[in-house]
Amino acid sequence: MPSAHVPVVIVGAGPTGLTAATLLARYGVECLVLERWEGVYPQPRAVHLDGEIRRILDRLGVGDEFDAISRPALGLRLVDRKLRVLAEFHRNPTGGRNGYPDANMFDQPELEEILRAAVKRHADVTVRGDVEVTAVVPETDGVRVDFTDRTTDAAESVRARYVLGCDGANSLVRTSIGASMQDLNFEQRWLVVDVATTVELGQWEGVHQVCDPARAATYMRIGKTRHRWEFRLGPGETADDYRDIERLHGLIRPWTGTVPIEELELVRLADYTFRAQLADRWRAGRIFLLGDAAHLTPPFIGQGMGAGLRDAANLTWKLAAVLAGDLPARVLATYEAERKPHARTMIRLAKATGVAMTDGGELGNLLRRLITPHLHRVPGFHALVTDGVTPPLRRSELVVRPRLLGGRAGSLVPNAVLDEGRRYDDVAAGRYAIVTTVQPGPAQYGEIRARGWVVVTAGPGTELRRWLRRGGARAALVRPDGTVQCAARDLTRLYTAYAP
Ligand SMILES: O=C(O)/C=C/c1cccc(O)c1
Repeated sequence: MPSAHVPVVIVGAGPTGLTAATLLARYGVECLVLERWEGVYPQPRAVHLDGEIRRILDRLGVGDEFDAISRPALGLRLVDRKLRVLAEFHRNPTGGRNGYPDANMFDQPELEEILRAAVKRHADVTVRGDVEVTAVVPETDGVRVDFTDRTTDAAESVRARYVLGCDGANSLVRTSIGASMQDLNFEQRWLVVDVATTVELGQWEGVHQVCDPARAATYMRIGKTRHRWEFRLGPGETADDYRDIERLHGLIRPWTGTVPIEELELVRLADYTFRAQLADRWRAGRIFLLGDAAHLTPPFIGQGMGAGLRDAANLTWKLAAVLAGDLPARVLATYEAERKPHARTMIRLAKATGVAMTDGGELGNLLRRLITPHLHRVPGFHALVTDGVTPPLRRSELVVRPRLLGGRAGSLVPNAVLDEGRRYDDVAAGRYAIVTTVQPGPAQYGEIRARGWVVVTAGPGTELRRWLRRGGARAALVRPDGTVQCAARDLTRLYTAYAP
């Protein structure tokens, strides 16, 4: 029997796979998502996403639904074992440069329900749960994906032009392309606990990171009645040692204080091994790796899940453009070139935070008291931890940066409020945009429109004009994913820098 054909097969229906499917559908690309489980994975996992990722949720059409289940956080505090503050990094809880709170707390199963409902609204996406992908085989003009229906045991195949491996840390797709994870030397066992209570704990509403080699810990409120704790496990300890609220109570009491134990409900408990890993290659021909299949980030800066959504946002518009014949297939090489260094930087920052929390014994505690108040001076840490901004993407065919001065290329355009009261993302709506302080002439306008691009005028006194000026530019070409492709002193030079 001949197998079915579909432009894109996505293996895995976690947040990364569902994001990729919804974004592709928005570009009119049909796809099939294959997932081992029927429903949402119920264990405690990600709890935070930043303002950049919140913008991606808007593009999926789930921004308002997310706001209804999430809670802005005030920032990140490093505290000592007695919960005395060593350093504090503030986040804008109302609207930063992305137009949304810089730090958003949530419960991952709730977010996944929203993402699943959103993908079902697109006729171009089919999600098949309860199937096991058994092989991903490159062919001359596409890829064959073999899978088994776990209910009937029937073997099936589908042919795709491209395959996205969003199948998590133990990715079969990764193995199929002969890629392997590089270990970035971080491995710790932690207990992860969600507790519900209707009693107000009265804690500072941000992320509390307890820097204590004897018992490093994290606490944060993630919902109206929901709280997350994470504790580093000692040698020989397991999650089972804390399997009920009575056994757990000693660990969480520094935050719950006098709240009676009967008012605390243990919702979920698991032990996880936090790792730092990066796949050595993210692509083989028409097969790509995204999310945990490509990178594992320790959770200490809350950037693990978001990295997968960044992958999906980076790759999908390129794939859609290549499938439509608007861009040459060679631009697909920019996915790994741009995303891999970014993921590596975020993993390093997360590792550094983890090490600051857990290393060095008593001497470490002394150094922490001296050094942590100055952490914001470290490059990279400064941008992320003090401004909630992740690093710009490296140079690629689709990020044209001047060699000496960085300029704006590779960074995300602010989601500024424009003249009409709408924000940048609503106006650009997933298309290329020219952001310019000077109106293009009629001929240029015609050319821009013919390409299907939008013109966003950065008038006097506007946020976008200030942003351009601070980057030494008067015009920028912004990609459909919001990344600046190139910026220049005027529109003509912008066209020269842009090489389609
Ligand atoms: O830096 C932030 O805004 C958030 C950090 C964070 C979030 C969630 C879990 C963590 O361990 C850290």
